[in-house]
Amino acid sequence: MNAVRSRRPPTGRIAPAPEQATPPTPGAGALSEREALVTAAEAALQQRERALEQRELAVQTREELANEQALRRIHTETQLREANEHLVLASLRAQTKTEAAETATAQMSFLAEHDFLTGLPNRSLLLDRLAQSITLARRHGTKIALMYLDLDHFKEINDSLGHPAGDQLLQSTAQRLQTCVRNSDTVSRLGGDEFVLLLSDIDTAQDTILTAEKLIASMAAPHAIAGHQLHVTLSIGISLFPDDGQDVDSMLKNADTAMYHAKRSGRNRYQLFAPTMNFRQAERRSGTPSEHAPPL
Ligand SMILES: Nc1nc2c(ncn2[C@@H]2O[C@H](COP(=O)(O)OP(=O)(O)OP(=O)(O)O)[C@@H](O)[C@H]2O)c(=O)[nH]1
Repeated sequence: MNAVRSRRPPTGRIAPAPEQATPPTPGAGALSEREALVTAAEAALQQRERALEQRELAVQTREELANEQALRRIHTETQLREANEHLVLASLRAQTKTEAAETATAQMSFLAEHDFLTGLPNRSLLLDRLAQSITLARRHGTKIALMYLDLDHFKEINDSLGHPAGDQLLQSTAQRLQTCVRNSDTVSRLGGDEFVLLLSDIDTAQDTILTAEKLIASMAAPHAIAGHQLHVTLSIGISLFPDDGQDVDSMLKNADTAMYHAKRSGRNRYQLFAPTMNFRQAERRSGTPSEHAPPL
């Protein structure tokens, strides 16, 4: 007998059961279907979550954009407001500068035409007005008068009380002279103690005489200056247009000549110009008496 190797396990030992693939159970199809359903549900859930995330991202982006735009708008508004404030400030500064320049120009033109001590029109403005008055008087056939005034012995006031007291007396005199004429007339100061009055549109020489008397009378009351009661008088020379002069120079020269004669005749008086006085004027300039001069 052939020895046959038995495949049986040795006696007394139980052989383990060979491994086998698990046989399909009866509910396996349904399970995989459920798993598929779960997977699909999970996928849908994930998709929804992704969509949600995207929506949130979109909302967030929109909000950020809106915030950014709002910030940009605020920034732009702030810039506009600041620019506007700068403009307002700049225009205020420009306006202030323009006003200051206008004031300075007005002051300069006032100073150019007025006497700094009394504020009266100066020689330049007087000559201007005299030229205009002559033109008008020539056109309308009217008369004008020029009165040349000089304080008597004014130098003594300066010498005894000082220049500042003399200045105050000149200012006080200027005020009094202005009260004696109409607003349309001109009271000017040529310099020193010399004043010239321009009376426009007078009817007769008599009008001028009345004004001259008024001027002399206005100086009768003393001037209270530096603790003193100062008495000062005036000498006045008068020339008329068209009788005594036809232009600015001859009017002024003849009024000055008449004033010189008022001084020579004793001061504190007025003198109408007369053609014979020109001999005396020549004498005054040369310092020697004229042989042809008629008696004063
Ligand atoms: N206080 C003062 N004095 C001035 C000014 N300008 C000129 N004077 C002085 O005025 C004086 C003028 O004197 P005059 O007119 O020559 O002589 P007066 O003493 O008035 O004598 P008569 O004119 O001959 O009566 C001079 O002493 C000048 O120095 C001024 O602005 N202020």
